Amino acid sequence: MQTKYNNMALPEGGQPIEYANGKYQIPDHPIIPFIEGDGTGRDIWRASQRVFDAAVEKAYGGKRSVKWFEIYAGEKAFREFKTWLPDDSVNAARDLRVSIKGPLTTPVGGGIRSLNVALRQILDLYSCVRPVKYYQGVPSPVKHPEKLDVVIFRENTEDVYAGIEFKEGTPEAKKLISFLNDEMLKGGKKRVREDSGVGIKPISIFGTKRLVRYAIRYAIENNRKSVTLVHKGNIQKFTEGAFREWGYEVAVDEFRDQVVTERESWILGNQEANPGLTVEQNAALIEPGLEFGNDQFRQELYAEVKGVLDSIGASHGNGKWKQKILINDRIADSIFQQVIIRPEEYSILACPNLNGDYISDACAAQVGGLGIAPGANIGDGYAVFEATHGTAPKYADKDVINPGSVMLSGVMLFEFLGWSEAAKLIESSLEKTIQQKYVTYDFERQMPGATKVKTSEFATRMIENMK
Ligand SMILES: NC(=O)C1=CN([C@@H]2O[C@H](COP(=O)(O)OP(=O)(O)OC[C@H]3O[C@@H](n4cnc5c(N)ncnc54)[C@H](OP(=O)(O)O)[C@@H]3O)[C@@H](O)[C@H]2O)C=CC1
Ligand SMILES: O=C(O)CCC(=O)C(=O)O
Ligand SMILES: [Mg+2]
Repeated sequence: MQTKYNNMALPEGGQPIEYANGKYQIPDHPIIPFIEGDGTGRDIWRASQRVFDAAVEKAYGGKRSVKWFEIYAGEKAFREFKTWLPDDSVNAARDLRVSIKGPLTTPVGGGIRSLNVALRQILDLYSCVRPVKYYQGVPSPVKHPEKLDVVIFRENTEDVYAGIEFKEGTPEAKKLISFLNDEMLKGGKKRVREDSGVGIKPISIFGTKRLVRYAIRYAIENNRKSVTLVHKGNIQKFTEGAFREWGYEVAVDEFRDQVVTERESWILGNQEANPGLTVEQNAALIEPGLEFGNDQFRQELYAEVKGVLDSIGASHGNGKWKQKILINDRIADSIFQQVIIRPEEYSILACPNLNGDYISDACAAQVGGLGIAPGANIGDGYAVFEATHGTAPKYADKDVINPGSVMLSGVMLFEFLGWSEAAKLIESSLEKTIQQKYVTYDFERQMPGATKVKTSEFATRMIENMK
């Protein structure tokens, strides 16, 4: 542990969070690094920090406190240190284990690669956890926003975010395209156009399994009813399709007693509805069109049905499967409409990186928007909490943006520390403030009769509402 990071001494009276044998040890006065963030991050952080401190003070009366420690990244780091992500900021996030950050700008097209992604990859924060639920009083574009209560687990280190991309026209892109055309695709009909930019999309067994494992563990610990693997495996068979396959593998190999797959549930359900059903009849029910398949396909299906009945008929049959966590999968385009029209059927969504990025903004919209969309990036021994949204630059330094997402990311942080009293205070005062129709512009424009307030005023009212 260093005594100074970026030339700044650690705050007095604070202690580092330790991690040993898979467990965090949380002191009463932990040092928690924060990155203010670019753009609207500045307004949001200022407001959120006041609310966090007020909640901790109210909950613990000085027995506990957070010793905040600023670390620099993004534009502020570049101004101060001429580098976008100083090594010392990463060192502090690593040494102090649990931090919170505002959004950081990533230019589109050229320029620096995402600092947000870099931090996740350097600290191996493999699971991006984004809960989406409805808070009473929040305006929403759908009729029943309260029916959506999902937690998105997004793989956070690979997929197209690996950053392995080659710009069109560069020697690297030309070399890769020649390799593909002249060797890998030689003799076939497929070719990559010479004037292409090329990106690589790695999805590994290791990365997939640890993410899905994390999501299933969460489902078990939090009494969730299902885990849905969200993929585009019909088109990208060996990346997204493999994510689906490895997701099921980890579920049945490591959580056999606690889970049932959707296909298993059909087989067991068919058998229970009609105990006289033959294996062949059951197979025909789970695979419409089976009669048109070839013999090998039919035999595989029969083996699947028999395998399920033989292996888990006793442990999961007689309706017991209904008490298990359902593991199913949905193709990514389909899930976007499913969460709108059948939100109550989904609980945990486990996604490769890009699908998780897209679906988290979309789900957030359903319960009120990006102003109320928290998140956390979690690895083994490290965590960085951050909102789902970005820097919303057009509102920077105007003191108007909704600080709700970072505040709710703080709720996640305090729950993570085991400081649930502080977490509850923040969550309930946020909900109360919204119900008083005292809201920032994003909610006010959808809420007749609401008072439009500044970011800072919203925070002040929240603190008053804690009293
Ligand atoms: N983790 C991170 O740090 C992330 C960083 N980014 C980066 O942020 C930059 C800007 O990205 P952009 O695509 O504009 O996406 P943003 O999420 O920053 O903003 C898009 C729109 O969402 C709404 N919004 C976002 N945050 C809030 C909030 N707190 N309260 C109310 N409304 C909000 C605003 O809508 P409206 O205009 O309707 O008011 C805003 O214009 C990019 O450089 C991007 O790479 C993006 C996502 C995550
Ligand atoms: O890193 C970025 O700029 C964007 C990241 C993003 O959209 C996300 O994490 O949801
Ligand atoms: Mg995003």
